[in-house]
Amino acid sequence: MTLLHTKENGGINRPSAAGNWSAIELTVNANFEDEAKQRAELVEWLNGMLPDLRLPVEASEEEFRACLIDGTVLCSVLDRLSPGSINEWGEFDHSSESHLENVIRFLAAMDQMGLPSFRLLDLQQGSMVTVVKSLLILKEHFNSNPVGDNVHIPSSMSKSGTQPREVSPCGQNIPVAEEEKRKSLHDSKFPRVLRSHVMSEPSAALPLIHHVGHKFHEVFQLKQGCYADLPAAKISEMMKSNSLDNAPTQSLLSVVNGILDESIERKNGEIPHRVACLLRKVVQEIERRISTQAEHLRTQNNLYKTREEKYQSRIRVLKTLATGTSEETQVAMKKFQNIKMEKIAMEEKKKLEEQDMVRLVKEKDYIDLEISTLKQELELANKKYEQHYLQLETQAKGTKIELEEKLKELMVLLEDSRKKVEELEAFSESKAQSWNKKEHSYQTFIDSQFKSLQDLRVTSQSIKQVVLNTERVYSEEFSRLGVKLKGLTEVAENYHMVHAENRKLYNEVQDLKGKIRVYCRIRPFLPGQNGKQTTIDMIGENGELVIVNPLKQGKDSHRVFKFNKVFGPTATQEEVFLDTQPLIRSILDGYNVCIFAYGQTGSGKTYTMSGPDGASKEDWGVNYRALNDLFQISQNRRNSFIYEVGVQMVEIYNEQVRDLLTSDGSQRRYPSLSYFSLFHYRSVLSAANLLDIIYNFPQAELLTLLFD
Ligand SMILES: Nc1ncnc2c1ncn2[C@@H]1O[C@H](COP(=O)(O)OP(=O)(O)OP(=O)(O)O)[C@@H](O)[C@H]1O
Repeated sequence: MTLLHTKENGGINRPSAAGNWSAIELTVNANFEDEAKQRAELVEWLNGMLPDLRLPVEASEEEFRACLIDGTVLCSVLDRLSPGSINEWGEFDHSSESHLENVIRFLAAMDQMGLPSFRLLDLQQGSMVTVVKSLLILKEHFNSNPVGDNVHIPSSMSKSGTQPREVSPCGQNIPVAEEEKRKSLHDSKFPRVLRSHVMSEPSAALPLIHHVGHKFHEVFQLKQGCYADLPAAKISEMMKSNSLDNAPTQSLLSVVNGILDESIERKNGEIPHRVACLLRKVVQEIERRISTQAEHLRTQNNLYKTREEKYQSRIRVLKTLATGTSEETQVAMKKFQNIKMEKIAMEEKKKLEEQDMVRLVKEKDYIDLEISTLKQELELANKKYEQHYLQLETQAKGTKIELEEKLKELMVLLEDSRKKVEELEAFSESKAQSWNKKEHSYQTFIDSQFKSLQDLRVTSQSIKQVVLNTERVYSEEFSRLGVKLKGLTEVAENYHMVHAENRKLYNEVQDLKGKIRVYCRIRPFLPGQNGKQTTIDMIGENGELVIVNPLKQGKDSHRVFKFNKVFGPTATQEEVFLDTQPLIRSILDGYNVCIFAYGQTGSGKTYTMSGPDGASKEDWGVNYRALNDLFQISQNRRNSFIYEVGVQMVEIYNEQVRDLLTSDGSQRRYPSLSYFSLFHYRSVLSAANLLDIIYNFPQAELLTLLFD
């Protein structure tokens, strides 16, 4: 129970083969709950043992591990405590193998002494608690047994060439001659057993020593010759307990020697059965420990072999290197030459770099100058920036205030908007309901429309059939019409031929009527004129006109004139135009026509040719009517002919020809036309004796048509 408790508190993993360590360990656990305190105590002890160590008392776990990991400190301490207990340890080199061997030797020595050790792994990377506890046990062991003779130091395990030492209570080594030691061991077999630590006075640090190992202690306390007198029950109880396992090897050997010496002294050599059993048990325990030791030695041997192989491989490598030295020398010479060349190149490069350096220094000076200038500019800019920054800051504050006010306004607006949104949501909800109703009604409507559409499709099919029939009928009709149109085209062609012939005949009739026609129109009296003083005696049916001259007598009082036709005062504008219309239409057949009125002032020329001012359609004169007639005809014939109509209206007054259609009002003259016109007029006038009429009949006006 006690051991188990110890393990649970981070105790030692390996069961102890010693007889007293577990009790010490419990004491340690009881006295030092804090690991750091335990470590500090241990460091103080180690520093005392090894003054050169100088490990700080507050050393951390890792510092403590680093101090112990090469095994030198451990072996040194144990060697001082128990000189010769470590087998051939030392600081041969700093290889990890050497360090490992030191630690293994230390652990083997601990086993040999029957003290609890630790695992190698604990020291390398595990918890240092186990290591600390093991070392504390070692410390307590030697503190409680200041004389180092309680540990058996086999001669085979002693350091070669080193005298075994005894450890004084104060830890000082006391050299002892080997011979004296051996003698001492031989002379005091039982006394040595009796002087062992378990036989010494129980100390305050070992309160449980009698509790755990009292059975075996009683055996140690036996005087020579008393083994045979041990009661069987006591021996049986002792063998059942673990006190034998915990006893130091030296004590076990002492027991064996005691029993064997007692059997020799008894002369008959007989050993009681119970004592023989005890002897066998003790021997078995010794054998087990020897076997453990042998295992350690095997491990050590393997390490030696590994190291030897490593050295062999290093030797081989060195040999290989030695053979390749000459070749390497040549290569090295070549490399040396190359390096020389490189050195020359480097020197040249260095010169160039120096030149560059000079140039760069100059550039640097220039750049420094520029930098100083830029710094000044930068300072100025900084000042400006600070001013600008202050302005901006002021503006920003103002803007911030404005923004805050706007934010408030926006918050108010947002609130309003929210309300509106809520209202709109309610509105949209109602709208959605109404839309749903409408949708339903529309759906109903669409269904009905769909049915109607289907009916319409049926109707459409029937209509299509009808249309197809109609198309067929129409195509037949069109073919018939085409035949008729062909006939009509032929008729039209015949019509054009007839029409052309008709026109030809018409113009021939006009020719027969005369190319120059002279009409006489007599205007009515104007308001204010005396109608009784007329000079018109008679107007004949065939253009005769008889004029009375009251100033003359007899035959000369009457003169007869002959015209193509004479229009009386009652003749309308239309009647006058109808006589001129056929000639005017000849224009459209390519003939030239000239209409002019001749008469003295106020005789009615303008009235006849144009009509009165603001005339209605009935009062239009010849000009308007002629143009109207021509435009109507050209309109009627627009599909067959395109006419260009030109109009010229001139006035001849005092032998001067004036353009009546000019827009500038200057009444442009035509001097060249004047002569030509006059020529014609004269011939006309001579033919009709118009001059006489003009002078004798101021109210008569002659309308002359020239036709060629
Ligand atoms: N047949 C007619 N019926 C009624 N009034 C007429 C007729 N002929 C002319 N008159 C009237 O006689 C007047 C003179 O006519 P108009 O001005 O046509 O003469 P004119 O020969 O053109 O004169 P002028 O050479 O001076 O221009 C006008 O008031 C006109 O209305």
